[in-house]
Amino acid sequence: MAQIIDGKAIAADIRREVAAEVAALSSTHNAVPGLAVVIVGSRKDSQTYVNMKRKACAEVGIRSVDVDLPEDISEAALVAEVHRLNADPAVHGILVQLPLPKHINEEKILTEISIEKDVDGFHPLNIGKLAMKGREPLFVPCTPKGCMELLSRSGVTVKGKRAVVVGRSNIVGLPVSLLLLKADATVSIVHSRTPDPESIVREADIVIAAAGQAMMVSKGTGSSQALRLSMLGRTRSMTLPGSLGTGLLVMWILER
Ligand SMILES: Nc1nc2c(c(=O)[nH]1)N[C@@H](CN(C=O)c1ccc(C(=O)N[C@@H](CCC(=O)O)C(=O)O)cc1)CN2
Repeated sequence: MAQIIDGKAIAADIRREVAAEVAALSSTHNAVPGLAVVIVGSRKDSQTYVNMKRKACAEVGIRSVDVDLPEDISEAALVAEVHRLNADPAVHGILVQLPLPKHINEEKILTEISIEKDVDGFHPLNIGKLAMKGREPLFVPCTPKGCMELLSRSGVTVKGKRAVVVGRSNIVGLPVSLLLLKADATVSIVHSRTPDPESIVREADIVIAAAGQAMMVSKGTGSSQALRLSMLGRTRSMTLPGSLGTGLLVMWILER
């Protein structure tokens, strides 16, 4: 039977480590890290994620700077807000929750965030450095980074493995592929235009499914597919999504 990676336990360990770092910063430098979490509009899912981020800040001692903006804010006013946060010395990181309303150019906003405060790692310079050999971004997108932490803290060696990523989004699929490549995996990306994705997934040692769309590989995706592989005796370990998300971000490591 497959071993389920206990993501909640690993997250609790990481939060304890971050809390200790924050406490050390505060006692040695009398400095409290500040994170601005910006939300535009009132999408229910975005509000849930933003609330989780703000709560997580409070739990580890990071000062959360809450910026809630109306759905009809103009692009120019949002840029001005980002510039204000860039200039605020008490704000060390800025997260602008995505997606933004349709009338706002997401690329423009992400480019305006100072790269030193771009904790999401979505600024084109940070993503560009992530893609380049011998360069390191200042920050890496958090869900891909989380996948890599789950692998390393579960004792999985990535070097030399065949990794298949299902999905090519800017937020998860693309950056996790780049991180796996940097960690010396041989990486394939399966997406909506890939013919016969199942044959590619079959060859994998590590599969990260982040497609945002069901039935992409074969009947059933995400957790149901992981469970099927587990029953076939090929899954060594896997993560299963919790109750909050779409159930489409799943990772599994296969037996050869
Ligand atoms: N500024 C940002 N905006 C958005 C990001 C982001 O990283 N930065 N990512 C998503 C929304 N999001 C966090 O904000 C997010 C959504 C879903 C998940 C995820 O892992 N979901 C799992 C279930 C996890 C669980 O319920 O425990 C799943 O769907 O299977 C992570 C992050 C868009 N906007």
